[in-house]
Amino acid sequence: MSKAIKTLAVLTSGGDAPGMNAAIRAVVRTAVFYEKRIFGIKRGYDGLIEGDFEELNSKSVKNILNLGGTILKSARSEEFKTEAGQMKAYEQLQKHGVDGLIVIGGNGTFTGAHRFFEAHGVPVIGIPGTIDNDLFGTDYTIGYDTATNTVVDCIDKIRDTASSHNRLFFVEVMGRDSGFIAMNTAVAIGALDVILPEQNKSYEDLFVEIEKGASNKKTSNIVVVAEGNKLGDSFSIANKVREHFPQLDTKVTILGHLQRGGAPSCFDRVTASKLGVAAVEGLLNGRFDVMAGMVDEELTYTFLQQAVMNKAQLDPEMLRISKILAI
Ligand SMILES: Nc1ncnc2c1ncn2[C@@H]1O[C@H](COP(=O)(O)OP(=O)(O)O)[C@@H](O)[C@H]1O
Ligand SMILES: O=P(O)(O)OC[C@H]1O[C@](O)(COP(=O)(O)O)[C@@H](O)[C@@H]1O
Ligand SMILES: [Mg+2]
Repeated sequence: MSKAIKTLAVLTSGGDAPGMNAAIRAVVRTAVFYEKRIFGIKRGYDGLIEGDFEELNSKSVKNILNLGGTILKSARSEEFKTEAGQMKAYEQLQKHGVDGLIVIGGNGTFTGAHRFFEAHGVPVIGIPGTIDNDLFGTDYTIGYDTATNTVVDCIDKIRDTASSHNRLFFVEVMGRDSGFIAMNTAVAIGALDVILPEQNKSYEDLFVEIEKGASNKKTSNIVVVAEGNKLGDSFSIANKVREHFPQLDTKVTILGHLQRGGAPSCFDRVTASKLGVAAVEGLLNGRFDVMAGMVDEELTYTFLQQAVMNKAQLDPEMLRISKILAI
């Protein structure tokens, strides 16, 4: 274990995700366990550039394990994408004597962290925290489990009213470029169909599924729409469907940011705790420029660049299962 690293810092970046606080807690307590100093950096890379640092101890992270959001706050920083911004960030780390950085975030955060490591050689390690689950090198990103449970809970409620009125609902879920939330919740709520960013679905394909649902005399039909899909936003999709099936009573619900809030599930808390410990121990053992992740229940370290570039792939079997069960 490296004695060279004496002072660590942790930040959260990109979209917040339930379980980020559990990861912060694990990072801070593990650092304290190994007798290292630990700073919390506020507002992601913006706070890093501006020197918004606060020294933390084990008591600073009491009673946050169960909280959604992130006590460190998060940001999307345009300045960190520039060389000048990265230089300012490096100078802040030097000023505070930080010799190891832990970033909790998603693919954008890791892209920035890898560039930072290449430009300034700062030992950096990532913890996957995003509801999108779009990183290679971990089966689950922190926040994904809670977000999908929230979506299922919401769609179950929509189903009640949809059935009472014999309606067709398009429910839009998050996932900027990734269909994980949509695909898994579609199976979990028994969707008629799902529209994913990873697919080249046509309106004709969609109309065939809706026709099937209508001819089977179902009392309610729900199509789960991933936000980043190629057909369009859920309102324009619903309008096209109304033109084609004017007899159907068609509604749209966009679940939006409520998917990112709420207390983290047990699974997200446990994953965050494991990965928080693994990130600090990884850094202290000389593992830099990598993300700590869980694959088949095993702790793994994957290079940040690979975690981003290889992108987690949807299981095509899920689409097949969804289709079989929608008859
Ligand atoms: N190419 C890049 N170079 C430097 N920083 C980047 C780059 N891409 C993203 N980032 C930083 O990471 C932040 C978070 O990325 P974003 O995509 O918004 O969220 P997430 O990390 O959750 O995917 C961005 O606001 C930016 O500061
Ligand atoms: O909160 P914002 O800035 O509107 O961003 C919305 C995006 O953030 C997410 O919730 C999470 O994405 P990231 O983890 O990549 O930030 C996406 O699903 C969604 O497209
Ligand atoms: Mg992302």
